[in-house]
Amino acid sequence: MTYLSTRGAAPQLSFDDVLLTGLAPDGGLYVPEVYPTLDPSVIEGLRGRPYIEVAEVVIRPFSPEGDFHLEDAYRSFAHPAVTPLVQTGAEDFLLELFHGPTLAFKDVAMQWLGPMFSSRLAAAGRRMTIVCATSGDTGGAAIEAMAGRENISICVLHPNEAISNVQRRFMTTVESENVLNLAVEGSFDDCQRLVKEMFAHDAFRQAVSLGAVNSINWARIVAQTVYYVTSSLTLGGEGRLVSYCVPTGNFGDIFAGFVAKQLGAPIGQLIIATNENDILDRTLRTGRYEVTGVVKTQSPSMDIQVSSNFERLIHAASGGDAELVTSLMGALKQSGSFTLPDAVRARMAEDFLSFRVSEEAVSARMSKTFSETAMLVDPHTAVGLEAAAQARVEGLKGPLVTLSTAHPAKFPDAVKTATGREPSLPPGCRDLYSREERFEVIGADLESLEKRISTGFGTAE
Ligand SMILES: Cc1ncc(COP(=O)(O)O)c(C=O)c1O
Ligand SMILES: N[C@@H](CCOP(=O)(O)O)C(=O)O
Repeated sequence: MTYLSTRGAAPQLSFDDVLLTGLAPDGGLYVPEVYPTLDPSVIEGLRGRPYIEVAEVVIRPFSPEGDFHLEDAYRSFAHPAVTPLVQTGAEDFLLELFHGPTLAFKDVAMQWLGPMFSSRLAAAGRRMTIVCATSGDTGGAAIEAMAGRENISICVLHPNEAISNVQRRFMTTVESENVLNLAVEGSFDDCQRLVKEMFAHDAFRQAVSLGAVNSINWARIVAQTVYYVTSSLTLGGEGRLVSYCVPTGNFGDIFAGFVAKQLGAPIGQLIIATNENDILDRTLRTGRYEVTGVVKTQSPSMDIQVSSNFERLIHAASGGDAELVTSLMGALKQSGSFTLPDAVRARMAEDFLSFRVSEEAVSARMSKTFSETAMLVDPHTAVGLEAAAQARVEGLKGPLVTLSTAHPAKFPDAVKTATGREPSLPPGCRDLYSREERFEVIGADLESLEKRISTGFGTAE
């Protein structure tokens, strides 16, 4: 299995090299040369198997060599099923992805990436500086997975004052010599742009041996593919396809669903659920991708305009047209917009639906879910549940799984305002508010950032 860049001008790599390279040097994202499929009898044989066994079989076609350290990865999860399904209606389900140590779906991939990075770096005799952009959840999960690892340093950029206190504390209260937290004066899009600019700066990239754990790293997508396979086999099979409604920002999670569908899992429609930062909904409906400026919402992890993994979908939906991807991404950089060719948009419409959810509807959905089921859901999950309800109104039939991407206690203010109930943190992180925080505030410019990273890590006051 080899991987190529969506922009076609980077060397082809193996899985282990893609893991350690992150973003391709031509600015593109690595994708498999051919999306793998599993034999239907192999898929069928996975039904009801433990999560780790399914993960081993699902990941293997993407990475034919080496140990995946899956036992290490998933022992930190509080639920034996790792990602349990909960029934909420006759054919409606929630897939709970928040049972990892930092209470969001990012742990599912990141707990695996920790041991994978350590083992592959040790084998290569290398060390690495990971720089990660976060709108709130990736950062905490990455720090939890990488803190204290010998051959890794990790710097996380979050938008200053634009994430919840619990999200920030999961990052800034970890005391470790290899961790640096920087609060950037800007939006998540600024943080992500800085990471991409750093990858494009050859001298710096090489000097610090730069690595990525955002979903620009293909390994993130592969790990997230597993829960689509386990859940679609629990609820579906031949002639019974399972649809998914996915709260979406950077398009990594829903793209993993697309990859699981290519593998042969019984998956129907993939529903993109956006908050008021609705660039993906507009694009799916009109073909025009246009950055309009980010607005702050109660689902801050999805306050994103430049949705990195959409590039992977354009590449796949255009039959691997790297020239088209390069020209659209060039237009995005120049003018903040591009228009999809009709054939590419039509191909996307075969797999994807999309809905935009207003702030009022998010609050109303949290409240309705609580009064009807006594469940507290976080605002990102509420975006998904509301979009799922809209899809039902428009006639979607069959089993429908909404991804529950974060624990409600990560967003206590929004949940309490909507429901009158304050969600409590699970045991194990109840001391989060009494731990000391460490982070520095920095401007959104590459020069200052590279200078700060070069100065060294450890605990910043
Ligand atoms: C809680 C939560 N839900 C949904 C999303 C959106 O996922 P993605 O960026 O993979 O589209 C994020 C951020 O990634 C998140 O942290
Ligand atoms: N919502 C994310 C944004 C980064 O997404 P990623 O999947 O590319 O890491 C976050 O919580 O940080």
